[in-house]
Formats: sequence, structure tokens, C-alpha cells
Amino acid sequence: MGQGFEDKLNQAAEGLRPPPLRDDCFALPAGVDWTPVDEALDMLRGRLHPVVGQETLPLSKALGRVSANDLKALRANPPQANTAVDGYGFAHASLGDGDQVMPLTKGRAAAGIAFDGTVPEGHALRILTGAALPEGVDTVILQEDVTLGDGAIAFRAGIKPGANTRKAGEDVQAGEVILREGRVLTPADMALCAAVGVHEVPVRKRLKVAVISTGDELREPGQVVEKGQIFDANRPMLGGLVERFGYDLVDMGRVPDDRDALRQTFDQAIEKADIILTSGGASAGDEDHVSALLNEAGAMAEWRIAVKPGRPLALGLWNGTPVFGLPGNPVAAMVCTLVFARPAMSLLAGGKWQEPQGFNIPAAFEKKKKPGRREYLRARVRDGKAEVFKSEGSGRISGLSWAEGLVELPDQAAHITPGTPVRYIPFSSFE
Ligand SMILES: Nc1nc2c(c(=O)[nH]1)N[C@H]1C(S)=C(S)[C@@H](COP(=O)(O)OP(=O)(O)OC[C@H]3O[C@@H](n4cnc5c(N)ncnc54)[C@H](O)[C@@H]3O)O[C@H]1N2
Ligand code: MOO
Repeated sequence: MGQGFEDKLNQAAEGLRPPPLRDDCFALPAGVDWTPVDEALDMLRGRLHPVVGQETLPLSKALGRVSANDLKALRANPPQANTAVDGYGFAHASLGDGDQVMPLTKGRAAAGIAFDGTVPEGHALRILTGAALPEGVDTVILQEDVTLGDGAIAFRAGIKPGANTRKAGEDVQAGEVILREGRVLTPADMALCAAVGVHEVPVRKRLKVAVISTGDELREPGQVVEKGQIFDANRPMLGGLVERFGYDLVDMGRVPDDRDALRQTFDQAIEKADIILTSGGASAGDEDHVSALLNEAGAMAEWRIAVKPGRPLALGLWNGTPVFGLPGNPVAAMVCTLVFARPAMSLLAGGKWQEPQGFNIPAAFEKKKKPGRREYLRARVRDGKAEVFKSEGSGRISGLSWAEGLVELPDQAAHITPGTPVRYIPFSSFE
């Protein structure tokens, strides 16, 4: 290396100083448009629609599926007036004043075994819980409130008309809409459908979600690892979330930091899936091939969302199939999945936009938060207070496992001290 070269280098270096360290290395760069979380969510909400077809399933197979139509009751619940207790039934209008003594009619009414006949005025009939009210009965007295004699009962004055009975259709009327289109069927919904005679349900086909991990450093758990290599933690996590959400997981494995390999995997994934979730390579580094490839496809939006963790979220379409390029850091990948991909997938699956239900509880921690972005902290509730994980490091997977939900801190500045109400969202609220 000659003297000339060194002179040139010195000249070039003149005035060249390393940049000062920033006291907040997450400060928002000037001139970059950071999209607030709510704006990003509104955009997803406005732009996505169902992409899956329909099928009709027997009720027994419909748990967790998305209803494709409004469902109507084929029959009322209860279908006929019946008694809520074991006791004696009669017509209230036939009661005289004061305490009562009533002769019993022969026979009885039990659930599923109707009393065939009319109970004469001034008479009572033995009746068991769930039995349809026979002709001549509109009121039932609890068996504990009567003295049973030979062929007659005695009871105190004061029973109200209709006591201890359920009216036909008091819960659901025949023809009433019981569940709206887009409803994800719960075990309770199964009971409701069954009760009103709905035994077949038009549902959306299951959304198929491809999951891909990207990065040269990744190996499969159980494989031999060399220096610099790590086990792929995001894929089992994202696969687990997809299955919890009730979608079909299409596991596309790991792809190295190689644009052609990723292109091939995307091509294969869109044959098998309705949406692709990738993790890693979402920002704009030399090896961030997810964003580069989506960019190349011309249908890429690199969303720099004002959120922590999870700033780089690459959204794009690969031949019309949506791709969520999640950040590589596992904590960011999970938070972005819950906050952004979860409601988006729900719309694609024919369901409703999902607003996670959070609630305000006192903080058990202290934190000063700067303005300008929303923050999600790994959290759990103990003794009615929100505890947060000891570190906010985005690679601290143990904290994800420790947590049972997230504390959501608002976009603006906040100084949280123990006792300050904070919004806690349990993980279960995202399912
Ligand atoms: N100069 C800058 N560098 C980084 C910035 C920035 O703003 N300027 N943002 C940081 C943030 S925040 C995040 S998050 C990451 C996101 O980047 P990528 O999505 O491109 O992710 P990678 O660089 O591929 O990986 C990040 C990190 O996560 C590990 N990783 C990736 N995949 C997995 C996996 N399947 N299982 C376990 N761990 C995984 C990877 O090894 C890296 O350590 O960028 C920051 N950089
Ligand atoms: O905030 Mo990144 O999105 O560290 O994980």
C-alpha cells in the first residue's frame, strides 16, 4: 500500500466522525413515516375480505368453524311451556283465597312423557322438572312447599301465576337468528344450535396458513448445530398459534437467506395455502430477502409501524396471496402475529375483525414510556395486578413463555408507577 493511497484515505477521513450514540436507539428517524398501530389495523380491516369457500358440515363437526350464513332457529327454545321444578301443577285462576287444599288428579307429567289429558279446574297434577305443562296447568308449586296427604296437597296462599314455569320460546323464538355470519362456533353455540334443531351448519372452509422461517443461522431442534447457528424457535410458535386459531397449518419449513430458494418456497406455498407467514428477513438489511422479494413482486408495503416490539412488518402479495413478513425476533414475531396477523387472518377466514378484549388493572411495575409508539410488554396478572417480565429484550423467549398476556401501553408518553391502571390483554383474548 503506497504513501499516495494513505494520503487519499486521510483526506477522505478528514471530517469523518462516527455518529454519536443515541440515548434512545429506537428513536424515530426523521422523515420516516411511522404508521400508528390503529391506522395500520384500520388499513388491514378495510383491505381484506374472505378468501375461503364454503361447505356444509354436521353440527358435530362444526366446532371452531366460521359460520358462512346467519343461522336461524328451526324450533323455539323451549319448544313448549314446561316446569322448572319437581312439584304439582294447576291453573292459577282456580285457586281460592287463603291457604289451599287441592285434590290430585291421577297420573303425572314427566320430562319426555307428556300427560295425555286435561287437568280439571281446582285439581293439581304431579309434575317433574322439564315436563311439558299439560292442558289446564299454568303454575307449579315446589314439592318442598306442600304437605302431601291422601290424594290431595295443602299449601300456603301467595303463589304467583306462572310460578316455576318456563314459557314456550322465552329463550329463543322459532325463526329467530341465533348466530350471525362470521361467528366462530363455540361449545356453547353447539348447545344453542342443537336445542333449536340446527343439525347442519354452512361453514367456511378452513383457512390454510403457510409458515416459513428464514435465515441461514436456523437449524431444526435436534440437529447438530455449529457456532453461530440457532434452533428455529419461531416456526413451532407460529404453527402453534395457527392451530390455536383453528386454521390448517401448512408447514413450509426453513429457507436459507437465498432469494431464489425463497422465491421457490413462496411459489410452492401459494399452491397449498391462502396466506403466508414468514419470520425473519423483514427489515431492510443485506440479507432481508422477504422484503426484497415482495418488493420485487411489486406488491409490497413495508410497514414501519410505531410499535415495540415489531417495527419491521413486511406486507405484500405473492401472486395475489397475502404474505405477512414478520420480524425475526421471536417476541416481535409473536406480538405482530397477535396484534396484526390474527385479526387479518380472521377476515380472510370469513370471520369478524377481532378486537382483543383487554381490561384495566393496576400495574405492579414502574416504567417511563416515551411518546410516539405503542408498546406491548409481556405480562401476567398476580394478586389482581399486572406484572411485567424483567426484560424487554426482543429475543428473550423465556419471557414469552412466562407471560400469560400483554400489557398495552398507549401511543403517547406514559409514566406508570405501581397502582397506575394499565390495559392488560390475556393471550386467550387473541384466540
Ligand atoms: N440497523 C437496524 N437493524 C435492526 C433494526 C433497525 O431498525 N435498524 N430493527 C431491529 C428489529 S426491532 C428487529 S425485530 C429485527 C427484525 O429484522 P428481521 O425481520 O429482518 O429479522 P432477522 O434479522 O432475520 O432476525 C432478527 C433476529 O431474530 C432471530 N431469528 C430469526 N428467525 C428466527 C427463528 N425462526 N427462530 C429464532 N430466532 C430467529 C435472528 O437470528 C436474529 O437474531 O431487526 C433488528 N435490526
Ligand atoms: O422491536 Mo424488534 O421489532 O426488537 O423485536
